[in-house]
Amino acid sequence: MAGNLELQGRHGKSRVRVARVWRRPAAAGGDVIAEWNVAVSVVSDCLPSYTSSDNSAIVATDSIKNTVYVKAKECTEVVSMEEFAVILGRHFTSLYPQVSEATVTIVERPWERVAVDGKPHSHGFKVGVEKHSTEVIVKKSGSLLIKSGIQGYSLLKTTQSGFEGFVRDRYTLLPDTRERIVATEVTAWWRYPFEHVSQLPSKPFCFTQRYQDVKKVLSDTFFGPADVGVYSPSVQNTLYLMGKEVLTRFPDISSIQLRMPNLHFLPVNLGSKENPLVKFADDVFLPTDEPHGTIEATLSRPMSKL
Ligand SMILES: O=c1[nH]c(=O)c2[nH]c(=O)[nH]c2[nH]1
Repeated sequence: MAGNLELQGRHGKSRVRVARVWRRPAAAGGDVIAEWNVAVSVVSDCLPSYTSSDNSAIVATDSIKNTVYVKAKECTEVVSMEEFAVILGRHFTSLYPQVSEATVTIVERPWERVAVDGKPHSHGFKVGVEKHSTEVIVKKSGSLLIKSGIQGYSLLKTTQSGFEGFVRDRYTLLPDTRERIVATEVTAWWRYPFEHVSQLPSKPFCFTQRYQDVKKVLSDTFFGPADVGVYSPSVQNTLYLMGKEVLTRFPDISSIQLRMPNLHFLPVNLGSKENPLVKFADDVFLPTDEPHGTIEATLSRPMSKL
């Protein structure tokens, strides 16, 4: 309490950019690089700094920033973003008595190893598109919440999509169709069931591998088999099947939130009856994301048994 007012504050540092290289001989797969954009925010008992000029309990945001680099240096073995976020969260909540909770958010710049003449390069990378992120909340008690996600995952099918049987009233112009392009930019966040630092898997479970697995399941479900695909009756149904498949395949994921905007490809018809300049035959489209449909859902297991 500050006087008769409730005060809840938090502070930290955002956009802390760090790149960590782990050196390995070419025979062992070559160098590994991670480039991370880190945000740390702590809940800290430093009330007097808000209500008076007493800063004695503040862990300076500059020190928080420095700590990111110190911890990156100390990670002599390759770590995943999720593990690094836990390391940071545990650090702040255990070193400082006044810090009760830390939230660490990391977005990765997707550097991907290049191949030259079909051979993975030992130290060459190019930047990919979709981004892996994580948000970790650590409390002083060791209680934990770990989420990972993907952003900017753009997927499109030229066919095997339709939309029909929806509400038809005086506001409806959209015709039923069983033939359209469906395109989206998936944002997904999934939650791991580890609720205490003591439950964290020691080694072989690898968050980075799980990210790749989830990404593959999302796109395989979206597209269907390579030759024939799979029919999508709506973005809603495809979203549901994608989330369900992730939860079915990975017992160590307890819930998944999916956001899949419907990025429209509008049929192009130009001209008039007398002068049909361009008549649409499932071939020429006007792509637009303004406006776009917004479709999102969260799927979870009632209770995860792990
Ligand atoms: O897959 C779709 N879901 C909708 O809810 C919707 N609404 C719309 O106009 N087109 C579509 N497509």
